Amino acid sequence: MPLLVQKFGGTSVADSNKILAAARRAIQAHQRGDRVLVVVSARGHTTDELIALAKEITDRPPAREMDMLLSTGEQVSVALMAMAIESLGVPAISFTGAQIGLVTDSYYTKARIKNISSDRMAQALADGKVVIVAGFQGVDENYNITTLGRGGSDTTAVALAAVLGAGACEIYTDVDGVYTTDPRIVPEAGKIARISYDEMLELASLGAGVMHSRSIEFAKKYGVPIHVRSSFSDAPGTWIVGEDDARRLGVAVTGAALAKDEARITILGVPDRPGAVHSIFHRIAKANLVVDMIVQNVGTDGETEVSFTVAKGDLAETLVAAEAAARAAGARGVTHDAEVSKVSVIGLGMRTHTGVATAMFRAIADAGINIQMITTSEIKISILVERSSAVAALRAVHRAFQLDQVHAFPQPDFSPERSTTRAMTLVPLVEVDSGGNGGQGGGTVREQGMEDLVVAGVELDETQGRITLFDVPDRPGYSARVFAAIAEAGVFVDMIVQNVSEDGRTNLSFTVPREAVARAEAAVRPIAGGQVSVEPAMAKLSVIGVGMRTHTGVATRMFGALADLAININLINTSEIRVNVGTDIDTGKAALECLRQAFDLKG
Ligand SMILES: Nc1ncnc2c1ncn2[C@@H]1O[C@H](COP(=O)(O)OP(=O)(O)O)[C@@H](O)[C@H]1O
Ligand SMILES: N[C@@H](CC(=O)OP(=O)(O)O)C(=O)O
Repeated sequence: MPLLVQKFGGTSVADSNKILAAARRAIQAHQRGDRVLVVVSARGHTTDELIALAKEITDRPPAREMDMLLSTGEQVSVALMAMAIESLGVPAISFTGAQIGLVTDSYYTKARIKNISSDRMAQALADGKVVIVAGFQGVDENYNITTLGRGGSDTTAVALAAVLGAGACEIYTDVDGVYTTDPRIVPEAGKIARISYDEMLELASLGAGVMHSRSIEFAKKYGVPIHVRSSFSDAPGTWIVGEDDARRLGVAVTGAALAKDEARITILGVPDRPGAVHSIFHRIAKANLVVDMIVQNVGTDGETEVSFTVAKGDLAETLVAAEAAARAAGARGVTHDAEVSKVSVIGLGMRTHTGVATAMFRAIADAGINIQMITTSEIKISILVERSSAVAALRAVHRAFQLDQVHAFPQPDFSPERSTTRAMTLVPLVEVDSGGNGGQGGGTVREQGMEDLVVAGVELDETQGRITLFDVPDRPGYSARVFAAIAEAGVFVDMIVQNVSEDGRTNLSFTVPREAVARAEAAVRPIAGGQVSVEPAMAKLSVIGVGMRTHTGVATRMFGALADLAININLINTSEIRVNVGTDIDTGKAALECLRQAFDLKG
């Protein structure tokens, strides 16, 4: 009998009528012949209210007690949902995270799932019951209650779908799918019919609150098709699936996102030598802070600058770690800006389309907005702007890529039965104890930790060269002009790195195919006011996988391995699915080998 997982978010269980409506949906699926497992979040704004309550008592509630408190929100919902389903004549049973053996590590308020025992759920499903599980919560090995971080019920739902081998995981929410950007901010946003895991991973981590990014990591690892849809209508929603199922020809940009509450930290005057960057991020990672948008540009006079962003709420804690790290690394100092936002565009089509950067920078320039920092990866471009211009920047970009016209590119409906979406082959598929219960999928997942980092590979690219424009003016429109000139010369740009400016001037680096370096140089010379440096060949090393950003240690491990070999890093950019660095061309092969070892990959 097929198994369906349905997750109802806080907005979908806010009051008793909504709970009854959600119950009817579960019953419908049950009556169609599916085994049904429902995951629910706390009602409405309960989690926010519980946080406020704790803050009334103390400014610094102990994290363990915070999780004890927050988990109650979901416990209320599961009980009410079970009552609702029973009242409509269908047997149902509710479980807390502890009761289904959802075991996590002990990082309160941001715990990661280690394993889940499916016996009890499988038995209840086999008995014909609708099973209701509290999202967002688990227990550590000592039975302390933990929570998975805000929005974590999505992760519970997809993890359960993976463990139990569900055909799909439905996420019911207050929008009828994933939109080209947050429809609350840009009402003309359009609904996307299908989106790939990687695109959704980037969108979610870049600010699209509709899905918890860790849930997409799970879905990608285990090949779980996700259907995001409305609790209040039967309209088909958005399928989040593997690349082959999602691909749309002719479209470069799939969506745009805004992360409004960001803070930027810059470490000034970092000695431009092997190991310096590593020592900085090592300290920050030890504090378990999630660092985003790391940008390091080519150094001058033996010094370089490294900038990164963190969630604004983490600024104070990160500054403490960053200042200690800067002192230890012999850097000149630390600056920060708490009033910045990140605007990003994402799309698989960027791998093959030129001119996306140009169009984005042009749109921002035309809106009269200055770009403070730039970082790119294969399928995304992110820029940092001042917070007061952020919404205008997002709208400008959304318009520039005609994302409001998404309905003009219809995609056929998706059916999980015909899907080519599969688990990543490197992930041992969920191993189940044979001593279970008659092939109902019982047993215990025997992986190290279901949410452990997955590094799919390391890559060396020796086909590119690098151009750096030094001392460029930090004003609206400059980068648009540079990349327009390069696009006109027909050159495909890969990495773009622009760090935050000191004294109104900054450096802008980018990489292009080796054979196009001379053409690109000729194109930008007339625009560059200051010095232009050209590296005709460079090595680009990438660590690729799932969970690159949420696992704080990846970049650190990469930088550390290179530092051990005394390989200097010239350029850095990061994304949710990869960390890229540029090094001198003659170090490429040794660097590749040492990264393979550092990440336990075979050659
Ligand atoms: N790209 C996007 N597409 C759809 N919704 C988005 C997007 N980006 C942000 N959102 C926001 O996410 C909200 C749904 O997430 P959330 O409030 O966490 O719901 P739930 O309580 O169901 O988990 C939507 O109301 C929408 O405003
Ligand atoms: N209740 C938790 C977990 C969650 O996922 O909620 P929602 O599904 O409403 O985003 C939170 O508010 O963070």
